[in-house]
Amino acid sequence: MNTLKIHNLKKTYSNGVKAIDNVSIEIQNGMFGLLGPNGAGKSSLMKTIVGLQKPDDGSILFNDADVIEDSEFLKKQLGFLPQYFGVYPKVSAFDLLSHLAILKGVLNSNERKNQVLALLDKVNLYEHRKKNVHTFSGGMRQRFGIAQALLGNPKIIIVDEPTAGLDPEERNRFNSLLSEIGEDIIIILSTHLVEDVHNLCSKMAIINKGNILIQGSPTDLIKELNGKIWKKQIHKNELDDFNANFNVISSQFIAGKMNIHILSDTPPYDGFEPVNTSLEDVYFSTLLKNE
Ligand SMILES: Nc1ncnc2c1ncn2[C@@H]1O[C@H](COP(=O)(O)OP(=O)(O)OP(=O)(O)O)[C@@H](O)[C@H]1O
Repeated sequence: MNTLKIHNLKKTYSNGVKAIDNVSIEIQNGMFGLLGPNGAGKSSLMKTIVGLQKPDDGSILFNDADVIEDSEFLKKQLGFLPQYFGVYPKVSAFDLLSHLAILKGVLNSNERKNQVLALLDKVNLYEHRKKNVHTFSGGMRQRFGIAQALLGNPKIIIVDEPTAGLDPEERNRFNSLLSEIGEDIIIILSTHLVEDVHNLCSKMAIINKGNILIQGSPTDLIKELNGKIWKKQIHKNELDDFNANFNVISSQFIAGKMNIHILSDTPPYDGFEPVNTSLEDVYFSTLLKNE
């Protein structure tokens, strides 16, 4: 079992933004979703874990080794798919992956070739192995990104907003690839897509303004909120009134009608119906409670 323990982690940028504000989480094998809106601090946390930037305070232990002191230790066991993978050079998928494999320490040429071909096959790019990566579609690039993150058999993989910009089919393909990678390593998925966390992750945390607001299994977090979410169809002109009188956690147009969800421990008056709580309700009510 691999364990990543983050304790009282803090990072303030030189412009005064507290991007990580006393974060503590413990993550074990399986897929962990780090969910938060834009600017919540997800990338800052990911970059700090992978050693691209130093925190101001706090500790990060991977399998009990201090990775802030010894960032090389984690790098050998870690695969990272950043939000922006950077420039895609005019070289073939096979050549680029082989080059990255050398950087990752896969020095034996036979072993490297076998690993590179197996990974290209795993991410469904084998038939495109001779094509230049700069000609790849967004989905193919992300799958190539996963292949490079898997080089050297890492024990922990971090993927930062991996499905941003992918169409639904490519997103599904990418997500099923992630879920196939297996339960015997840690995969941290940083995203603002509640649905991806719901479909893929056994554990999760919600982050905003650099703080972890809630953590647990999606099923448990949904259970805790059962019986507290209510829905009503309203006219769009009534939204301000409802916002003033209720804890409206979300409002959405469905077939031309405005549907609102509110948070209330007791049944509200005025024609509200109980809702089967979803992870989206957990997400929005957590953000609202911590505004
Ligand atoms: N290098 C930096 N210097 C100064 N401020 C930064 C820097 N990087 C991020 N920030 C700020 O820190 C906060 C957290 O940003 P971060 O990119 O970690 O959030 P995020 O949750 O990954 O957001 P997104 O989903 O938009 O990428 C934001 O207010 C952002 O503007």
